[in-house]
Amino acid sequence: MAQAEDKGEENHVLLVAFSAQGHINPMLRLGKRLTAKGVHVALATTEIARHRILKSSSTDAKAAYLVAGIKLLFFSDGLSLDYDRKTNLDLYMDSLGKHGPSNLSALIKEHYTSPKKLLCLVTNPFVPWVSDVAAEYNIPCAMLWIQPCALYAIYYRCFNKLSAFPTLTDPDMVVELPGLPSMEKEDLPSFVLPNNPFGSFPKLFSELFRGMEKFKWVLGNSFYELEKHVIDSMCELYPIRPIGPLVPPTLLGLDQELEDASVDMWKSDETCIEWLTQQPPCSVVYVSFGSIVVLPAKQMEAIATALKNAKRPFLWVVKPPEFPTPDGAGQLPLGFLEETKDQGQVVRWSPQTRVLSHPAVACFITHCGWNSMLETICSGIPLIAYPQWTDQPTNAKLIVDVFKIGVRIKKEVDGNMSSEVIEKCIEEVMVGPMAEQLRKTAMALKAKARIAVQAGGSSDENIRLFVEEITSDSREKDDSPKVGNLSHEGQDKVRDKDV
Ligand SMILES: O=c1ccn([C@@H]2O[C@H](COP(=O)(O)OP(=O)(O)O)[C@@H](O)[C@H]2O)c(=O)[nH]1
Ligand SMILES: O=C(O)c1ccc(O[C@@H]2O[C@H](CO)[C@@H](O)[C@H](O)[C@H]2O)cc1
Repeated sequence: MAQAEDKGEENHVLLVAFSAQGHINPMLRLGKRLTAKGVHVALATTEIARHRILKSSSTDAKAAYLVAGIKLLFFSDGLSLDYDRKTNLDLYMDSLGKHGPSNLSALIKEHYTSPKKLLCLVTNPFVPWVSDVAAEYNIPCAMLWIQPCALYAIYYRCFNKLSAFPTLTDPDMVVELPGLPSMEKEDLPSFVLPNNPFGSFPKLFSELFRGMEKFKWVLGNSFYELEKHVIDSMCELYPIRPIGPLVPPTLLGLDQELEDASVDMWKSDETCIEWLTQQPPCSVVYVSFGSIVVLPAKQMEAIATALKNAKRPFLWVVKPPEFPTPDGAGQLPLGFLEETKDQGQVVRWSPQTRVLSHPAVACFITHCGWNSMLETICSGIPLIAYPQWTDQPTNAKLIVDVFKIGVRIKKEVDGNMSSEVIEKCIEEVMVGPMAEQLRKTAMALKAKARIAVQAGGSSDENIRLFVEEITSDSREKDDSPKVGNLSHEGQDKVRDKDV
């Protein structure tokens, strides 16, 4: 019997996630770390996720309801399953915000005899209204921030008007924030720029960051040693406790944990692993733009030309657009597959974490989604950044100027990338004067990530603290936000273990 259904058990936590693979999986991995500390966990998300999980034939029906002991529960976002959510993102977010709260509330009533048995609800940033449902049942609420802590700090300061950000009259201003390098407009998250086309996100984030007192804890999918300056900069405002990286245990050297807690929304093509095994060590350029980005035809052509001219083995994930358009967006140039059949492989969806940790892979051309970045950091390889929207421009800035593990493809004046620049970036990270240092820095970060999640590491300690607090004081009605990142002495102890 699944834990959340065993209505007699105490110490339940309900995680609530937006229905994207890169949002659900870090939540599930947090869930697994909580279960390891004796808490019963279930995860609720919207019906579209169940539909996608079941459609991915790599997942059997059972796995759509139970993952590593975590029961999955589903509620409606108010839209039909075949609705094009990606093209109508604002309408989708509005519908979710309108229907989500009552549907989630009904789900809680149905699955928990006494909702007060829930110690805590944990939400993530695209479904911040979960805190209102928690308040309805008088249950404390936590947020798992699933992007870098840097983004948390930027949004907090932006939406609380604590710092100046670009406006229509001053679109090019440089932003200076504590704990972060100076940021130009191409380094900022697209949602804070005056030309951002998705109105629903500034609205959502503005409400979220101006009402942070609804969250008693803010946990971050990052680790202290990766983002210490910006994490420290938030201590006096609204602290974030890093508990990550929430990636598969195999990437963290946690060999005792055999089972990953994750779902697949697309079936991965395993043949690329066999192909990788035939390639020389540290030779392959891996290219992927994640689950949602669809590149215009011109940019697809630029990548194709660069890969051909680089004359290095490549593995390129070209995910067919869910709703194809006649302009060729997201599609390979004609003849490319034939021309490169002896040089590279193209797959529709890869087993990415196995790819990144494969010894044949040398570097990753990425859209800079945070899950992809954490997986790369934990694999110790350098990145080539080509960010598109949301957190990705800032993630690219972090890669180059803070973590120092990669280079960024500079856009041309028309906003596109040229094949020559991509090719130059590939050479830079493979053999250029910076290549060795980039690899060394990447390997050092990988080692730090592993230490953070091991018993007694900074992230493990933060999880321990969180569990201690939700289990001991949820009944004490102490509503103050929990300011303890791991205490500074604690952080120092962990820092002493730095590699
Ligand atoms: O071919 C692929 C491409 C991506 N992913 C996974 O999809 C997630 C993408 O999340 P991310 O935050 O990087 O980007 P998003 O897709 O949300 O933009 C990551 O965990 C990747 O490992 C995968 O398994 N196979
Ligand atoms: O399916 C959607 O509509 C969808 C999927 C993913 C989205 O955001 C991604 O989230 C990652 C974690 O926050 C982030 O790092 C990545 O850059 C985003 O693409 C949004 C909508």
